[in-house]
Amino acid sequence: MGKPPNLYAFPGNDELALSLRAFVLEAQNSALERHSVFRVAVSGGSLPKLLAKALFNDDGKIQFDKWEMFFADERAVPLDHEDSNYRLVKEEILDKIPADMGKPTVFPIDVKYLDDVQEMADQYEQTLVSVFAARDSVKLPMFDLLLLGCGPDGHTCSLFPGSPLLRETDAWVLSISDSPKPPPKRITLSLPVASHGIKVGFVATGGGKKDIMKQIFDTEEGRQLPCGLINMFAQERVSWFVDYPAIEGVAFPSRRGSL
Ligand SMILES: O=C1O[C@H](COP(=O)(O)O)[C@@H](O)[C@H](O)[C@H]1O
Repeated sequence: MGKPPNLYAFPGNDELALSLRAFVLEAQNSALERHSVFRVAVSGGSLPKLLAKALFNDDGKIQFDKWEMFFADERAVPLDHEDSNYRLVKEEILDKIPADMGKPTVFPIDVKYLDDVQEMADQYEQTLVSVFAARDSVKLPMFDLLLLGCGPDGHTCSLFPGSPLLRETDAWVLSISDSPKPPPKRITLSLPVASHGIKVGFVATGGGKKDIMKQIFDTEEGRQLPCGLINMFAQERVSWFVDYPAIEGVAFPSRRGSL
């Protein structure tokens, strides 16, 4: 039995962003020592805005030119569509990177496959294969960092509670055509890939998350939800960054303050 996930709680977004920054920097620096590149998968939803708050600071420590950015999940829509996770990340982060911070290499979905979401997932998996190594020599791609959100139903990436996709053990990237949350067509990293990162960071803020946080951390059913399963598989490699309203009433022992 490994150690439980880390849970860091803060009074507000300013404090949370500072701690998230320390976490990302630590992941970046250890990745750069290991292999001169920082491979990070990001989510959409509420994450990009908070991540932007964490990243932009003029101390020169974020080395965007060494970053390879992937999407933990993506909606099958054009890249400039209001539902696109790429668009969100572009508007919140990529477009705001000052010229002297360098530019990440970004891996969006191939919009050629908008009408065939399974093909889109297969192509995105091929992208991971070409970056991480041949599919048959690497059982699972290992991101240096996965930055994930937690929906009010406990979903993460586009892995929804009760979905048969949660049973996938082989594919790295999966398609979904009937997402309970619109838009219906999406691709997502599989549970084994999302749990396999060197570090996994969840960000959840606001009182709208407190019921699901309580379930995930304090109940057996919650541990079977997608976020709970990542906690179970990745254990102490997981760190949650939450604000006090999101964690109100959660009994799981939380560490307050910075990393
Ligand atoms: O649909 C999605 O939702 C999750 C959670 O979003 P949040 O706004 O509750 O943080 C997000 O992580 C995922 O990337 C997105 O496609």
